[in-house]
Order: sequence, then C-alpha cells, then structure tokens
Amino acid sequence: MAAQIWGSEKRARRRREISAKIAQMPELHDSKPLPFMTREEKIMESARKLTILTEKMGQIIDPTDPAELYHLNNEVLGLEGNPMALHGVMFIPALSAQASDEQQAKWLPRALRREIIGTYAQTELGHGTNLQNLETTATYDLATQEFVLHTPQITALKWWPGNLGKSSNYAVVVAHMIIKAKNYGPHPFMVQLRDEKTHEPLPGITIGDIGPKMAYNIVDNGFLGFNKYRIPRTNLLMRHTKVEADGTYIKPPHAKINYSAMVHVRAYMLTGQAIMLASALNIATRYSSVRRQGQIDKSQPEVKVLEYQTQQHRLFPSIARAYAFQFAGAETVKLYEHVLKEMKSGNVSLMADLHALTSGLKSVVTYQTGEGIEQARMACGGHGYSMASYISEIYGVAIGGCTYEGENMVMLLQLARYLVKSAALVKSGQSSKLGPLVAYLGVKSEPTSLIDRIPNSGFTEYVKTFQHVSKRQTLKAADMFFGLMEKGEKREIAWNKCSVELNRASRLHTRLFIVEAFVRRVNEIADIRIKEALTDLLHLHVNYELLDIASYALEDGFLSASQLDYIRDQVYLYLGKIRPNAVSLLDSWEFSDIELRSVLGRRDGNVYENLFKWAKSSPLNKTDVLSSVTQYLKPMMEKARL
Ligand SMILES: CC(C)(COP(=O)(O)OP(=O)(O)OC[C@H]1O[C@@H](n2cnc3c(N)ncnc32)[C@H](O)[C@@H]1OP(=O)(O)O)[C@@H](O)C(=O)NCCC(=O)NCCSC(=O)/C=C/CCCCCCCCCCCCC(=O)O
Ligand SMILES: Cc1cc2nc3c(=O)[nH]c(=O)nc-3n(C[C@H](O)[C@H](O)[C@H](O)COP(=O)(O)OP(=O)(O)OC[C@H]3O[C@@H](n4cnc5c(N)ncnc54)[C@H](O)[C@@H]3O)c2cc1C
Repeated sequence: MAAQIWGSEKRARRRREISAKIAQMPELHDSKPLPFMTREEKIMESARKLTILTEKMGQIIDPTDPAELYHLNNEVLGLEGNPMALHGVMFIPALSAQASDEQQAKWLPRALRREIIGTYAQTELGHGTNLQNLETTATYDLATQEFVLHTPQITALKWWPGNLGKSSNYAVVVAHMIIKAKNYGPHPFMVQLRDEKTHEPLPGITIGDIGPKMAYNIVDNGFLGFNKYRIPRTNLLMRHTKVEADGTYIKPPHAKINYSAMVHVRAYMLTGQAIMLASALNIATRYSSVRRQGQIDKSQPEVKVLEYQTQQHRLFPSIARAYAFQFAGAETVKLYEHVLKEMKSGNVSLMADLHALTSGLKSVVTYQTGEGIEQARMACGGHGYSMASYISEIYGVAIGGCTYEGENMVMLLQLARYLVKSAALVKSGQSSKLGPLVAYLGVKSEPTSLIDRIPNSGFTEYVKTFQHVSKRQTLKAADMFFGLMEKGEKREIAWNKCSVELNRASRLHTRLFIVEAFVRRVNEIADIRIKEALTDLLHLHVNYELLDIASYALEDGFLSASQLDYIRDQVYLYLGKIRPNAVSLLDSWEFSDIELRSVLGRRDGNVYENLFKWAKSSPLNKTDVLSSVTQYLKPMMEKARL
C-alpha cells in the first residue's frame, strides 16, 4: 500500500531508509517538544537542524530528488516551516521557470548550494488577490539601464512572503514594470535584499517580520519596502519577457506566463495537503483504537471509541479523501511537469487547462483537508484539543492553503471562467472543441441514474452521476450569467451576481476530477489485496461524496429518494467493511513518530503514560510555585483573608 501511496516500491523503500537513518541521528531530532518552545526558540532550533541537514544531506538522501528532500524536511524540520521553506517551494521554481539560461547559470547554482537564501515577494499590505493593482513599481531608467524599485505608500509594502522577514537575502519581487511612462503590468525581478556578508538590509530596503500567525510560526513571513532602490536591467527575469537596453519591451508568448511559480505551488501542494490530512487521521484513528469509553452492549466491557459508527463516519470518509487527494495530486504534478516543459520550449497552449484544474483542486482539496483535520481533532475528545495531539498545528498549517496561492473563492472563480467558456462551446454546438477535462459537458446524459440498478458496473454509474450534476450546474450557472448579460447587465456585474452558482459548478467539476483520479488509480492496481482494500475505500468515497452533493441530483430527478437510501446504506456498509483496515490504511503512509510529533498518535499506542510524561515536562511545571502566584495571586488572597 505504501508503494501505491508514494508512487512506487522504490519510493516507499527509500522513505523507510531515510526515516531509519534519521532515527539514528539524535542531532536531527527536536531537542524538546515544539509546543513547549517560544517562537524564537523554534526558529533557532529549526536553523540548527537545517544547517546540520545541509552538511549531512548527501549521507541521508539523494539531494537532487525533490520527493526525498520533501520527506527529509517533513521528518526533521516538520510542518511548522523552516528558515528556507520558500527557497525550495517558490524561489528556485520561479528562477527555473522564468529566468533566462544566462540568468539561471548565474543564480541557480548559488541558490542550490545554499550560498544565498531566497523567497517570492508578491503580495502587498493592500493587495494580494488582485495582482493588477499591486503598487510596487519598477521604473526603467534608460540612462543607467537600471530598474528603480519603489514603494509609493504603506499599502504597497510587500507583506506575507515566507522567510522574507529575517532569513532571506534575495527575493524574486513582483512589481509593475514601467518603461517610458508606460505600465507593462506585474513582472518578476531578482532582487538582493541584504548584504551577503553582514546580512544587514541594504540601503533603500526596509524589511522585517510581520509577527506571529495562527500556525506556521517557524516561518518569518515578512514585510518589505523599497526607497528608490536600483537593480540592473538584467535582473528582470527574462526567459519569456525581455527589456532591451533602449527600453524596447518584448512581450511573452502568454500574458500570464509570469504566474508560473504560483501554478507550481498549486500543483505540488495537493499531495502536501493529503499528507497533512493523513497525518491528523493517523493520530486520531490510532488514538481511537486505544481510547475506551462507554459500552455498545451494556453486558460487555467498554469499547474502543473507533467501534462507534459516528466515530467511523467522522474519520473514514476523510481517509478516503486523503487517498483521493494523493492520487489526484500525483496526476496533477505529472501534468504540471509536462506543461512546464512545453512552456519552456514556447508551447503555451496547455496553460489555461492547467490553470483551471489547479485552481479548482487547490480550493476543494484545502477546504476538505481543513474539514477532515478538524473532525480528527474532535474525534480525539479533550486530548485532541491539547497540543500533545499536535492536530491543532497540522490544522493551522493546512488551512493556510485555503488562503495562500490564491484565496479559494477567487480560484474557484478562475476555474468558473474556463467552465463558462466551455459551456458556451456546448451551447453553440461546438462540443468537439472541448478539452479532455471538460469533454463530458458535451455528452448527452441519461434521464436518470442507474446507480442501484447496475451494481457490478464498477464505478461507471457513479462517475456518470457526478458528470451529470457537474454538467447541469455548469450549464445552469452559465445560463444565469448569459441571461443577465442579455438583459443588459454589464459582464462584470452579471458575473458577480452569479458567482455563488459559478463556484458551485467549479466545486462539482473538481470533485468529479478527484473521483475520476481515484477510479483511474484503483483500475490500474494489479495486487489483488491492495486493490480490494482500495476498492472498499473508493466505494465509501463515491457514496459519501454523492450523498454530500445529493441535492443537485435530486432537484431534477436524476436520483430518486430510494436511490438516496441505497447510497446511504452503501456508506454504512463500507464504514463497517473499512473498520478492520482503518488503522492499517493510515499506518501504510508510514509516518514515523519523529515526523508526527504527536503524543496521542504514537505508533506504540502508549498514550496515557506519555501524556503524563509530556505534561510533566511543561515549562510551567519546572517549579511548584510560579512567580505569577507569588507576585500577584498570593498577595491578593492574603489581602482578602485580612
Ligand atoms: C488569476 C488572478 C485571480 C487574476 O489575475 P489577473 O492577471 O488580474 O487576471 P485577468 O487579467 O482578469 O485575466 C484572467 C485570465 O487569465 C487567465 N490566467 C490567470 N492566471 C493564469 C495562469 N496562471 N495560467 C494561465 N492563465 C491564467 C485566466 O484563466 C483568465 O483567462 P480568460 O480571460 O478567462 O481566458 C490573479 O490575480 C491571481 O492569481 N491571484 C492570486 C494571487 C496569488 O495566488 N498569490 C500567491 C502569492 S505567493 C503565496 O501565496 C505563497 C505561499 C507560500 C506557501 C508556502 C507553503 C507551501 C507548501 C507547499 C507544499 C509543497 C508540497 C510538496 C509535496 C510533495 O512533494 O509531495
Ligand atoms: C501562510 C501564508 C503564506 C503566504 N506566503 C506568501 C508568500 O510567500 N509570498 C507572497 O507573495 N504571498 C504570500 N501569502 C499571501 C497570500 O498569497 C495572499 O494572502 C492570498 O493570495 C490572498 O490574498 P489577500 O490576502 O489579498 O486576500 P483578499 O483578496 O483580500 O481576500 C479577502 C476576501 O475577499 C474575497 N475576494 C477578493 N477578491 C475577490 C474577487 N475578485 N471575487 C470574489 N471575492 C474576492 C476573498 O474571497 C476573501 O473572502 C501568504 C499568505 C499566507 C496566509
């Protein structure tokens, strides 16, 4: 199963080998539980481990393999981030996709050797979503052949970029490029922020940390202002766009090609989210098979809480989602790598499809991951609320994904643009022009679902039902939009008035893609036992998801009330079938105790002894009487006694 999850037997084996090596290297372990550290201590601890890793990485992993590097980071540095989180996730990808060969030769080897630390600085205090209204300017000075970066007012301060505040000395900065008073829109520039020797900010740069966040606090998300700060013309990333010495602008082959670093993260973050969801579920499911509370049969001893159907219903559909996201994520990364290769050689024809797909996926996956993790926390009762479970940190980090790389509603609306264009093709009889991801929009569907009538149809009838609801909602939302425009409404106003319906269409389309990716994967599996276990999970997935969106299929009678009962019964049937495999389905992800950082979720199940040990190690328990008591509470009580 681990081979299915991680992509191959070799990958699964390598992960195990890496975890085993790390287990033998105490210098790479947290020196004490992270929840007991202050933010400064955590940042220091992370930097300590990061530098050891840089030295010893070659002994542990193949540093050129991103999957090995990612696993190493998760084990050693953890999900709260590290001082170089953005360096690998956005700075290097931005340089790789947007710098010319010559620029790459100059900067990439230095970045890869970790001679310099970089980040991606785009969002500002006043604008994150609406890139066209970013305010930082890069004005070309023809006389000196330099760009002058400037922050015209407080809202133009860069705000949020990870590791910008304290760790990075370089950044890819996105600024409006102005040449001879003409604004060419946002473009990426390579900018040195700090002196390479002293790490002091360079003159003209104002920089710092934006303060603590809900989670992810090892990362120093930062602010950055420029006061007429000059960089050479050749620091504009020039793979696709060029500015010649005389100010001549050579436009890129696609208007949005500079957005590729965002698409990179949107594609890669899906498996990252799956991992966080599976981690939280691993903790909750293990704990649920240790925790005994109450009886189902009063004549029997107390049961493991995992025996309760409500507990299974809370956890198992999310286990199915974690697998579904992992499989959909792996497909998306493959597609992304393909499109990137094409893009580098000038073929930009697949960019719109990839943008639409990743926009929908990042939104649905992050939202459902958040839901699943929060349910996992509640499934652990009181102990889930303790930082000892570590679930709250996983939750905080995961839901950051609902916001970063494009706020979810906004990204769903990006997919909706693509769906509405596709709907227009269907309505004008041009269905043959639909891309493969939306081809179903042009296919006539049956009048009713056959879900309960062809039980051995594999998952075909389910897929057809998802297709039906997605198609119907897309055409309905598009009709609403076109109708408003026909009535004379301006395009943007009409769009806003339909946006809730449009986003519903985007979610349904994306959920269909996720179901299909899961079905595709299960169909490919040769090993009978693995196929059986995943088929059960897929049954739960399709029935649970369909129940969740049933209103769309009931509205037009595609599903009947009795079919809904059938679907509900299938959910209960598969909850029971999955119960014996539940812990194994999560243990198969092979998270080590070091990586999980959870007292509740330990592999040995020794929860209570370790919770007590953990509580005793709380810094508050170093003394029996705190100074807050001696200084304030004790005098107060004494005064009251007088
Ligand atoms: C897209 C916007 C909303 C609008 O852009 P704008 O330029 O204004 O658009 P318009 O002019 O209106 O045009 C719209 C048309 O453009 C098309 N379009 C838009 N984008 C693209 C694109 N990328 N490709 C192709 N086409 C595109 C669109 O389809 C329209 O076409 P049409 O007109 O309909 O034909 C834009 O403003 C936007 O994107 N806003 C969002 C801003 C954003 O995303 N900011 C991100 C900042 S960086 C950030 O947030 C970083 C966060 C770091 C987080 C760190 C944690 C990382 C964890 C990663 C884990 C990795 C795990 C790895 C796991 C593993 O290895 O397994
Ligand atoms: C943990 C974290 C890490 C980050 N890291 C980085 C980084 O490394 N580099 C970087 O540059 N940035 C980073 N960001 C910033 C992030 O990319 C932005 O916060 C994000 O893109 C959302 O933009 P915003 O903050 O402007 O939200 P807003 O756009 O202000 O969103 C507020 C509300 O307005 C709604 N809204 C906005 N526009 C529309 C619209 N057109 N239609 C409908 N609704 C709309 C949204 O849906 C939302 O409900 C990070 C953010 C976080 C939380």
